Amino acid sequence: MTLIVGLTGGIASGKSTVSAYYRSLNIPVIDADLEARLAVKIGEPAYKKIVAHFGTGILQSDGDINRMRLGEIVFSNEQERLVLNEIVHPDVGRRMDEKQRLAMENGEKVVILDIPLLFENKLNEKVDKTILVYVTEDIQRKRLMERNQLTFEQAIKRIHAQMPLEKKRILADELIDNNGTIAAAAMQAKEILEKWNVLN
Ligand SMILES: CC(C)(COP(=O)(O)OP(=O)(O)OC[C@H]1O[C@@H](n2cnc3c(N)ncnc32)[C@H](O)[C@@H]1O)[C@@H](O)C(=O)NCCC(=O)NCCS
Ligand SMILES: Nc1ncnc2c1ncn2[C@@H]1O[C@H](COP(=O)(O)OP(=O)(O)OP(=O)(O)O)[C@@H](O)[C@H]1O
Repeated sequence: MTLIVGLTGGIASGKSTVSAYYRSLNIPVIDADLEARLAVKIGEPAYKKIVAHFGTGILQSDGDINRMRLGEIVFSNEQERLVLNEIVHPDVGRRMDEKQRLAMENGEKVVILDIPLLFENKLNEKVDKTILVYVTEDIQRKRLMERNQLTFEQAIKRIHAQMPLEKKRILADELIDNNGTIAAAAMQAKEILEKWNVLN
């Protein structure tokens, strides 16, 4: 039996940081953001649909999608975000299901699915357990502004394009407080898997 764990949080709350720690323990992690990037590469079905809807103005000179420009559109306009989600999410789901299937076939004790929109898209119903990485909105905004070189307003728009972390906290099985150091978050991440008895 493989325990399927959904790891989520708000934008820039620290999911990738916790995922990197799990990977360092040789635990398989399937990353929805990475699969979403692969699904929109030149020539992929979702790429064509995105260009057909959003126009060639969202492309770089090399033909790749200009993610900053597409982000500006979809994080300022919910309708456009929903269109993008409808184009990309089914392909991301198929890619992740396939990787999960392989991990289960491999007899892994646990697989971590790193999915930012786990609760928004009701994917919590498809996993055995959920972990939420949370931070205060102040820290979240500061880390996001710094990492993505965003203004205060741009960061707020991205944060508010997701279900509030306070609401996600109620839904999650386990919480990782990432307001402190990365080492403190890693310690909590380890304790959760120990509690579920899936660490080697
Ligand atoms: C809008 C895009 C082009 C911006 O790209 P960018 O490189 O700036 O950001 P990146 O993909 O690394 O995402 C960063 C974070 O933004 C948040 N985010 C991304 N897409 C969405 C969305 N549709 N709704 C809410 N939050 C989102 C997530 O927390 C994610 O971890 C890109 O995020 C995208 O194509 N999004 C649609 C696909 C999607 O929903 N991905 C999320 C996981 S399936
Ligand atoms: N405990 C911490 N202390 C200081 N900086 C941190 C901590 N945890 C994460 N960070 C930094 O905050 C930023 C956001 O973290 P990370 O990329 O892990 O978030 P995420 O939830 O995966 O984001 P996204 O939803 O955008 O994919 C990164 O620049 C990361 O290095």
